[in-house]
Amino acid sequence: MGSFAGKCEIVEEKEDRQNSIVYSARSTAIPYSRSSIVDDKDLERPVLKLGYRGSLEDDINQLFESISIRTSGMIPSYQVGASSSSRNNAPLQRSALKSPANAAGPRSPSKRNAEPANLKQALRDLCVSKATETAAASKRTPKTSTGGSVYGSVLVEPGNGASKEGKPVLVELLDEAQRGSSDSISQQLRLLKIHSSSQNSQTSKRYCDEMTTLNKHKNLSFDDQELSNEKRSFGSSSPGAGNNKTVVGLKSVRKVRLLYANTPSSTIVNGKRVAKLTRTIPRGGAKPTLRNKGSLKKKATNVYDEVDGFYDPVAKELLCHRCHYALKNTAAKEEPSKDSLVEADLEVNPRVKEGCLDELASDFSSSSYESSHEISASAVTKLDKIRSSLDLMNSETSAFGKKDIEDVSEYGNNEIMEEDSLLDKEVDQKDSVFMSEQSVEIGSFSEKSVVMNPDSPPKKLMSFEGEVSDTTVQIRVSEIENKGEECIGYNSSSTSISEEEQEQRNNIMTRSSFGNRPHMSKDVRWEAIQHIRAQHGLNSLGLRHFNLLKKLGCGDIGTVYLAELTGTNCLFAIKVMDNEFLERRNKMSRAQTEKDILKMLDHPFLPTLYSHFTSDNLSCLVMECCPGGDLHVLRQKQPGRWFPEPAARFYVAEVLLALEYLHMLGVIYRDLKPENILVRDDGHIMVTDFDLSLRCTVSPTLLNSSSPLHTDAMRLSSGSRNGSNCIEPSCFRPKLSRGSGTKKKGKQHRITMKKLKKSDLIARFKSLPQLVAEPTDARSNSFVGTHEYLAPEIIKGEGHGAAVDWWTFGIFLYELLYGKTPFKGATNEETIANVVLQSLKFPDNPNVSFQAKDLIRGLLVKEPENRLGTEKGAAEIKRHAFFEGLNWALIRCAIPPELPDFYDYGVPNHEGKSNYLDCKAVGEHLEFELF
Ligand SMILES: Nc1ncnc2c1ncn2[C@@H]1O[C@H](COP(=O)(O)OP(=O)(O)OP(=O)(O)O)[C@@H](O)[C@H]1O
Repeated sequence: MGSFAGKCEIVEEKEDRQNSIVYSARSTAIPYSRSSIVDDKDLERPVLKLGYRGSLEDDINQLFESISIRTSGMIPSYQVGASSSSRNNAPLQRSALKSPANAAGPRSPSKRNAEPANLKQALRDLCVSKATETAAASKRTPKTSTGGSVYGSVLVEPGNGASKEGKPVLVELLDEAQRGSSDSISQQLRLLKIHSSSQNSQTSKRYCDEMTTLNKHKNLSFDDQELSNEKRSFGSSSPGAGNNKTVVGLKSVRKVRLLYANTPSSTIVNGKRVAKLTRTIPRGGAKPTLRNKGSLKKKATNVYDEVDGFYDPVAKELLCHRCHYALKNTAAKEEPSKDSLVEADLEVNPRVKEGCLDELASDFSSSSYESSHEISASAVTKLDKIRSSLDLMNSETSAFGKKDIEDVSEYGNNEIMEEDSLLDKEVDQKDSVFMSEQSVEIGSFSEKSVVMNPDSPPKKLMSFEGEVSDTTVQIRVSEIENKGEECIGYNSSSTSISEEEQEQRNNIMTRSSFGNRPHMSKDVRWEAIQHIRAQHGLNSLGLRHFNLLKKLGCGDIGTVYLAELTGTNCLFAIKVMDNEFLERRNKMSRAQTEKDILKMLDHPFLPTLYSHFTSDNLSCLVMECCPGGDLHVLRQKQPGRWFPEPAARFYVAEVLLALEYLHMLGVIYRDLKPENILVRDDGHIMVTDFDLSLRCTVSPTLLNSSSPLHTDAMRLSSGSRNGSNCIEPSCFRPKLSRGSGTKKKGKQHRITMKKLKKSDLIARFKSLPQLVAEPTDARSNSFVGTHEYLAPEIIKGEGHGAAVDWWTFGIFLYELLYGKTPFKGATNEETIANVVLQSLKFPDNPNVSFQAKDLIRGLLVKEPENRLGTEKGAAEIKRHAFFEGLNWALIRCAIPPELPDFYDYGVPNHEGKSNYLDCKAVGEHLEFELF
């Protein structure tokens, strides 16, 4: 990561190995520097065993399929599922009783068995709460003045029993944001009607003409609003800026001439390497703004209900329509022994034990149960959480297809495929649409929404596995180029693509669109890029489609620009790397590592890679942009140059979640420092810079305790299965008594416990099995990191593993709290010596809590085997008293300590003056300075 003054990286490069450590420009720029050290051994020979196999999902599946059980007495989820197959025949028991075996039933669309899917989801939910994903997604979606936008337009050829077979129907996919635009809605309804009654290719032509007119009209106001909407400015103290100067001044002339359109990539002009870019889209001209359509009313019914009904008509009757928690009529049916059921449930869902029960334990400790012998309402809520989690997990595992349907329901279906599929598979897919109920209104986007043909009978969406049946119609859409210029959008070609391609697209659709990044489905940046691809071809996206607004920073392997996708108001950070330069400096593998890791990531505190392309020997990574600078800069702005403890806790907590996620993916980060923690516009953080990371295998393990309290704890939690965490007052919550399990009117939110000791409870919850997905076996001998952050084992060359990240995490927390790192010496050598030899000391000022110091002490243990986090990873650290009371699942919805200043996106101002990066037009080319 590029750094601000004083923040430097040291890189031991392959080409310079004979000279021992070679310091990068940043390290030499400053007398005393904090630098990343890289011995490229890892980068040179891939350490990856598990490997990146095309998708995050594959990796996660791999992780879970390789789970080992360390202790006896623990029944793996799949065994539970198998052993409880007898229960599978009880369809009414939609709850914890549903075993994974049920999931692998005939309805499962996946060829994979359902058990890994269950575990995978458990892992995913471990760090990312499903409930908060939606909230975060909407938070992260840029608020444009346009409101909604087009997700895709498709020309549909209904088949498979459709009454109007052969009639093409053009369908425009819209989002909901423009609900208020009644004119637009009616206009589009009219348009759609026209198309559905048309029978020839003139339909799409006519439609497109009309839509173009409509959009032209709409774009007028859109642009006006856009201007007023974009008045924020990037922090003047952008770390990139300072860093750039340093790097440029000291690195061996890294001014790169970027050339587009068959010109050589690097040209030296006046000793500077500059980029030359041929633009196909005129800058400053009329913006081919994304079409924005009015959104339409959301349908009340949702897929979940249907599925629920499919499983259990009784449960459906009792379904809470707010939380979708299906309540069982327990009185009406015979239940197996509560204890055994709960045991099975908990075995299936270690997350419940791990997360919720811990919280419950702490709730107990703070409640007044000792006097009243009653569990507090908040504890009941936790129990409800467990219960809902169990239900969720079981419903997910019992019906893979159902999970997908829920995803679609939650995040919106009928949307254009997400970008990651393109990244992973190198296959560009324009759009995929699930056709569903005919009766729903157009544009009810988060439901089954697309009207295919008004004359055709209602369609019911039942599965996502790509089957075409009486009840499911799945539309494949191919690119416009295949069909001439009749339509500006997409047209259907379900019959024009090969079976193989279709299968591939099926896979992409089910895995990627709804599996990998469902929460990103409404990100206007995704659709903006899709739109460009639709207009210019699948693999057409290149630098020429972006207006470079500002250089954000310059690092060891590339330069990062703030860029606007031309014709939209979508901003990105584009990292531009000159392959020639990287090859010459043996840094290609670092760039590749970074790209590979970025492609895998899907986490709120990690960057999203929207696209990547190589053009004229330039590798470009299109990422989301963080306008708030980095934590190093932010810390410098604090009084005393240290963060108050609550702020530090917030930042380190988010970083911890990011590290946890990385470790679960088999990525050891190795370069944690404030400079690499960027601040998003919403004040939350984003961990960046993965070129020094180590990829490795990870073996998720389920740790169990054979505590005798285990059964009691499970009995306690059994009550949770019959309620929900719904806040809807009408949502039925039975009151559970420990002894009888009966419910009593008027006491729905309380669980009575008799003489239960606090210590017993805590012991019980601690005894619950725990999922550990820490790459404990990873080993590397590289000399990688930043001096002040180097772990002792790296310095000693003893070989290191994931524990180095927990060491750096300790240094990081120390620095945020004290404004300096604990082992810093006058020189880098001294610093390194201090790391190994000096004991940890805490300054008297500022005053830091005992809990914070205790956590730092645990993390900064010099022997990695005794270090906090080494054995169980982030789970261990998250339980530390320093984080007590922190709601991990909702932290990304929490209010951050501070918001970045308003920033200037660099769009043209009202006078028509451009704020674009200064580029020189030379004939057809644009030249700009790369380094
Ligand atoms: N997504 C982003 N949003 C805003 N600024 C960014 C973003 N990514 C990078 N930057 C800025 O660009 C600078 C260089 O980026 P980065 O550190 O990724 O480059 P690098 O070549 O990998 O550096 P390093 O030498 O540390 O590996 C950073 O200091 C940061 O200020």
